[in-house]
Amino acid sequence: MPRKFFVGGNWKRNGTRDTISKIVEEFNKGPSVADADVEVVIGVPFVYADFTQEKLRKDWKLSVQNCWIGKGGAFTGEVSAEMIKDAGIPWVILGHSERRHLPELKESDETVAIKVAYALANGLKVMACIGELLEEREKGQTQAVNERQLKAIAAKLKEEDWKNVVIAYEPVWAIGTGKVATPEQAQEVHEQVRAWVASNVSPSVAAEVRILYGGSVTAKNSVELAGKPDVDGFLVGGASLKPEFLDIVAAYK
Ligand SMILES: O=C(COP(=O)(O)O)NO
Repeated sequence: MPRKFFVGGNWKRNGTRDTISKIVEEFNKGPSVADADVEVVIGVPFVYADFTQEKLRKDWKLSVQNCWIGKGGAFTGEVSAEMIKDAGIPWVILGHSERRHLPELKESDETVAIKVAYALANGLKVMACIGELLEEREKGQTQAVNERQLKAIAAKLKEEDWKNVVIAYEPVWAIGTGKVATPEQAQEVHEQVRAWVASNVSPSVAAEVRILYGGSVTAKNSVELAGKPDVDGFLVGGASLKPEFLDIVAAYK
């Protein structure tokens, strides 16, 4: 069965009530995706989740960009998966490279894996991010890094969990740099990721799991990327805050 195209937006630490109102007004003008072969999910900052959810078109879904581990309790400032679920937000982005590599955050493979399992166990769907640093690519370690990150996640999941997981391959060297991976580079890695899932999870999960590309995706480069057989969509940063995001949503056509 063909995989439904998936376009995620990651607003990161951006937006104000005013700018969100304006961009959501633009997004709401786009064609309906209710009966289309594409799924659209917007990752927003926690503090603007309700605000955005109230205004955003109902055929697009909402995500947050992190969750903490463990139910409730004395974790000042943290947000649990139960709270996210209770707030009616179906998705969460986990393992983003900015949370793995920023010195203030430094989330380990194990922490990311625990969060993914915990979010799924609490009824959330997960965009699980993987991806290599430039120096890792230059040393020919891309596949090893991605498989190491995937292995940590897979070790905590049951096969049926994967129906609620989307894998986002985001080469760190392409994030926010304008240096988008070529369609061939993206296809090569996506093929490796799908092959790893087939061998280490199951062939059926490998056939069904969406593998997104993220890293300087724009309306201009999205169509050729979308044309690659193992590119099932995108996780878009900067361009998800602009009207051109509507063109990226349509790139699968
Ligand atoms: O981090 C990204 C990609 O960001 P850009 O599209 O701005 O490169 N997605 O999660």
